Amino acid sequence: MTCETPRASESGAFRRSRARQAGTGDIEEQTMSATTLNGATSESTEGGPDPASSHIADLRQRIDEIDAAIIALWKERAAISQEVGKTRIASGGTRLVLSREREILNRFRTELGADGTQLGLLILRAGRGPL
Ligand SMILES: C=C(O[C@@H]1C=C(C(=O)O)C=C[C@H]1O)C(=O)O
Repeated sequence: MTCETPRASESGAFRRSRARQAGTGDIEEQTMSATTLNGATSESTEGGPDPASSHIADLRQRIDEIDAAIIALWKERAAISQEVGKTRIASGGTRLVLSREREILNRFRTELGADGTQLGLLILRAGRGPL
């Protein structure tokens, strides 16, 4: 007998199912299924880690690496941006250059859409520090 592994998209600590009750219309109920902490199914019959669980663990490791890189780059960018601002002010310039900020926001919007604009605004704000 083959043991089918649920797709990652189907596994989760909570599975949603819809039930219809006479006279009350649709109600939504959540049922808890047997899952591990990472939301995949529990161990296979051989006792080793479930293939979905180990795939999710691998993917999460990469997510953690990416998050660490984003955080490091965020901090580095903010520090550089503040240094540019201080250098410009020291030479009689302005702290901000809105035309340059507009260029940056356009790039984020072109690549990522409306969320890109929001992300770009947050990134620019991080570099400003207290105004
Ligand atoms: C860093 C600069 O100074 C400010 C900060 C910017 C940024 O964080 O990207 C962009 C424009 C300026 O408002 C710059 O002029 O390049």
